Amino acid sequence: MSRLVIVSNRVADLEAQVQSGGLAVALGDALRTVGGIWFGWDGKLVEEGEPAAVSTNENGAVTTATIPMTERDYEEYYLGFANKVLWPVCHYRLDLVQFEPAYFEGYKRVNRNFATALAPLLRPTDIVWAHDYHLISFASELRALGAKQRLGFFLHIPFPPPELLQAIPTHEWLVEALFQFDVIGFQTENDVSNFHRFIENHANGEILDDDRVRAYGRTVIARAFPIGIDVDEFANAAQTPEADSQIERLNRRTVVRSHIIGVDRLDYTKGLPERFKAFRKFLEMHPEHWKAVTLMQIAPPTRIEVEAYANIREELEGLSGAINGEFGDFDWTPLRYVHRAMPRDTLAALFRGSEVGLVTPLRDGMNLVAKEYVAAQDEEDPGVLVLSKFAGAAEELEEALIVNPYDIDDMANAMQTALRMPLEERVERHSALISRIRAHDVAFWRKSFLKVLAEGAPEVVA
Ligand SMILES: O=P(O)(O)OC[C@H]1O[C@H](O[C@H]2O[C@H](CO)[C@@H](O)[C@H](O)[C@H]2O)[C@H](O)[C@@H](O)[C@@H]1O
Ligand SMILES: O=c1ccn([C@@H]2O[C@H](COP(=O)(O)OP(=O)(O)O)[C@@H](O)[C@H]2O)c(=O)[nH]1
Repeated sequence: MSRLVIVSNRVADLEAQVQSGGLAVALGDALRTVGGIWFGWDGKLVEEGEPAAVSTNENGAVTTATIPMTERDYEEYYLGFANKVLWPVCHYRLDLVQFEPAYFEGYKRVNRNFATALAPLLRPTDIVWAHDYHLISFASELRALGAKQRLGFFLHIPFPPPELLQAIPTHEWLVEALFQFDVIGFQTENDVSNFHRFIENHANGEILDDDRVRAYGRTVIARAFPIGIDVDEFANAAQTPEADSQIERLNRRTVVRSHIIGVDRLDYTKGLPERFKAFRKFLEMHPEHWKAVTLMQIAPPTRIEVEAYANIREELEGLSGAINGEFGDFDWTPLRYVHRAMPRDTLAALFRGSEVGLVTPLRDGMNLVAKEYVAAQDEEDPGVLVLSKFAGAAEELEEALIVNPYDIDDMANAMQTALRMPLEERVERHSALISRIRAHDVAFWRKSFLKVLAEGAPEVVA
């Protein structure tokens, strides 16, 4: 029987309640079910020259195998190439790219270190599934060490249009390296189409039938596998006695009747300043909601060493202060802004207690919060999801109120429409959304990907 080996930059603490990244949440949910190895960075930094020994830890059916990285690796590979080059380019923000040749060298080095550390742990029948933009060249490094296993890759963030990808000086090398995987998964059809355009127009490649793509002397499978959530786990977390008491606390000692909620890492891709401006516009347009509506924004810190992230924090704090100063009163804080991570069961309760969920990124691979908000609702009296057309989730969740996050008036109007939506329409939209989220949950995602990856391997894992 093939064993599943997952590789990602970050390996989640499987026991922790607080996870503020969709990749860790989804892989935790996926692996707990089938078991296997989860290999990656342990989150620690060591001195240059110290041996990077692999530490293992058993957690039920999952063995985590982790290595540290050096300060230099962290600077060049993680903060540098991954988060100052690939992340902004893939999220259509060429204005924020800071390319340095050393970043690229660091990226190649860490991918090689990961492959070198993992190779001795691999069995010939293993199926290896690498995740996200940190590990584009991982398969080519593993192949260079002689690996013959089936190797899969899933990109959690958008694949940009070729016109943007070409801004990375080493983009050709990266795409060629990607072809050392056997299966390449994307979140949406839009990502697949961007990838196809690059292959046809810039890599001299061919798009074949059955999701196959040929370039650089290899034929690989490339298709969309939209990621999902563990619906029951999240829905149940929203209905415990603890959740009820949290919802009661949310409503206690306040004149507020309706809650709007947003939950996002404090990332410039999440469209938070635009969201705050839209809330201000909504208050200006609808004085009848003063003292009756609150926006709660939970925005845990992320990648704080990167300048663009420090700037966005400053901008948001200025905006939330200005909105509360202008509209707030001794008995009403219109905008509650929390700059730290919350446990997922608290989020589930807050989602259930909020009439509107705002998910309005300027660009996002998928956005699991959108699916979690829907899963947490009371199906007999559900809240309304306001969703950006630029979140990957919008390809599936078309019954949400779809907005353009660059259009402040459009978002302000959607807040009003959501708060005024009759029960019948809310139930209708929610029921369509929850059936789709249920059908395409995290288990479906894992099984569909592994089924394709395992073709040709000894036995299917999923
Ligand atoms: O590891 P960090 O640098 O702290 O960042 C957290 C994670 O952010 C990104 O998440 C993405 O994956 C989600 C699940 O597929 C998806 O819904 C979301 O749209 C993506 O942005 C990143 O891709 C992960 O690698 C990071 O661990
Ligand atoms: O304070 C927080 C904020 C977020 N999350 C979780 O982190 C994930 C965020 O994933 P998403 O795909 O929405 O965005 P990403 O952060 O991966 O870009 C979701 O499962 C959230 O429930 C959390 O546990 N606590």
